[in-house]
Amino acid sequence: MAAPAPPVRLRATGITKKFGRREVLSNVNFEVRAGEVAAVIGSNGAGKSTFLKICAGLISPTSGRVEVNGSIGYCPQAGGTFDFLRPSEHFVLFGRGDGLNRDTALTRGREMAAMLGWEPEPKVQARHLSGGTRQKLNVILSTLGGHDILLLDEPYQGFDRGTYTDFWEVIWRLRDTGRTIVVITHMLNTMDRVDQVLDLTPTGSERNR
Ligand SMILES: Nc1ncnc2c1ncn2[C@@H]1O[C@H](COP(=O)(O)OP(=O)(O)OP(=O)(O)O)[C@@H](O)[C@H]1O
Repeated sequence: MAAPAPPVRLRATGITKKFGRREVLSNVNFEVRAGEVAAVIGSNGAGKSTFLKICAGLISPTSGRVEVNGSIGYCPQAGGTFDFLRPSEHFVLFGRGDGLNRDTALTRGREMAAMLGWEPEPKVQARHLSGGTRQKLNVILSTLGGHDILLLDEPYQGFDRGTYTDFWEVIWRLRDTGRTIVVITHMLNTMDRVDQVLDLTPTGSERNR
């Protein structure tokens, strides 16, 4: 007898989003289960970030609904870190927000950093990190809480080749532990390893809106 399908963690039904009179998303349907990785693709301006923000509950759709079964970690495309805080201070701040104690937050942050080939220097503030390193910090912060669902908006911007490979290794590991990962990506070479692809490119392809 076939094993029962893992539970649906995130279901978006009939998502439409208008900014003013402009429709950015039109009746998008999407469902992702525990232990699955989904890639969200589409041309610039297709509405990928908008869709992820709707899934994260950060903005409302004009119509449609999102059902979430589990906790969410969200990694924004940009920002998400504080100039004058050190990486360890970020780990504690975000970890505490996720209900971790200080030591656990620091340990998890450092472990995740090591998985991305990074050993944070204790005294360097975020504003002095390189763009790619700052993005590593951004990714780490979204994973600290051990959430069931990770929503990652082009998380690897500025990563060098080695870090990019490490990043996907982390994703596969998380998938193996039953997490659900939704990642916006432009990297087509990873598509054959993900469980599903949601292409938001508008039909009739009005690209680069
Ligand atoms: N708050 C807003 N108000 C008005 N328009 C917005 C708002 N947020 C996004 N848009 C518009 O919605 C469209 C989709 O934006 P979005 O950032 O979701 O696209 P994307 O697919 O993530 O693009 P990219 O690949 O360039 O990151 C864009 O034309 C953008 O200008």
